[in-house]
Amino acid sequence: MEFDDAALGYGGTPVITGVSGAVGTCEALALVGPNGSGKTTLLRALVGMVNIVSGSVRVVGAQPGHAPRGSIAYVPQNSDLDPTFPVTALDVVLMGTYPRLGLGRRPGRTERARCREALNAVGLDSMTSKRFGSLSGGQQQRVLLARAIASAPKLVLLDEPFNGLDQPNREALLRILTDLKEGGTAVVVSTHDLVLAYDVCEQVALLAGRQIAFGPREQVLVPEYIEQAFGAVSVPQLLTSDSRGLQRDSNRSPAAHPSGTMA
Ligand SMILES: Nc1ncnc2c1ncn2[C@@H]1O[C@H](COP(=O)(O)OP(=O)(O)OP(=O)(O)O)[C@@H](O)[C@H]1O
Repeated sequence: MEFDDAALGYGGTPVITGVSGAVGTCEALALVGPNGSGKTTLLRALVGMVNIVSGSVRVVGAQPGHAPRGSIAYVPQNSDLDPTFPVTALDVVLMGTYPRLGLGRRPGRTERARCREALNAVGLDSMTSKRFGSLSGGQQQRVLLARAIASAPKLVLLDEPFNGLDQPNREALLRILTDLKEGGTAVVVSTHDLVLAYDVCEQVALLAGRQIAFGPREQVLVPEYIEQAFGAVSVPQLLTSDSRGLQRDSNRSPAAHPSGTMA
């Protein structure tokens, strides 16, 4: 995945500018920034849902919207499914296999087994036959994540996946993301949570309607850039929310370019 001075927007006017950076396979990228900073817009750009006003974006070796079928799985912030729709959790996960099967082919025994494995991976094997609409918000998002895993993508995009999750579910999701990376899948996660971003993602793009910095986490998640994105008042609070990597690395001098060019 590569961005070269990309400006992204919904019409001709960009809502985020100056995005430059690259992410390899088996790596995770965190999109971090305050409300309205452009995190969801950048995710949508990767699946061809918003305009690339200038610059360029390449994803899975193609222009956004032209990647091979089934190679990218997008897990939106809110379910894109009508909760009154009478489908089970397994039915929803099976939908993840349709793009690779192609038109007119129905999932068979192999696909059903893969989907059950995916539900197992997100800890919902006991919910297979439950109606999707009857599940909690957090459970619904895990079903959507299982749908993404079942599609065996090269890239998974997750919009605020940690929102509203309790501690056990956060830990389960962290494990799933690590497994995805180890299995060769690149991951992009949007989040407000700097500590989670640091824990899960090797690369970070810090956004505030423009790119503040894009590069290795220890070079991007430093006070200077965090302050530019979130404002001065926020920095001490954000940095003291955890004393692990962020605290330690925040004392190092920043090396990532604000322009976002990776070393
Ligand atoms: N469909 C749309 N049409 C026009 N402008 C939009 C649309 N969706 C979002 N925007 C604008 O784009 C900007 C970035 O929004 P975006 O949803 O990408 O931010 P975000 O960082 O994901 O925010 P949040 O953390 O609140 O989810 C905002 O100014 C928003 O108003």
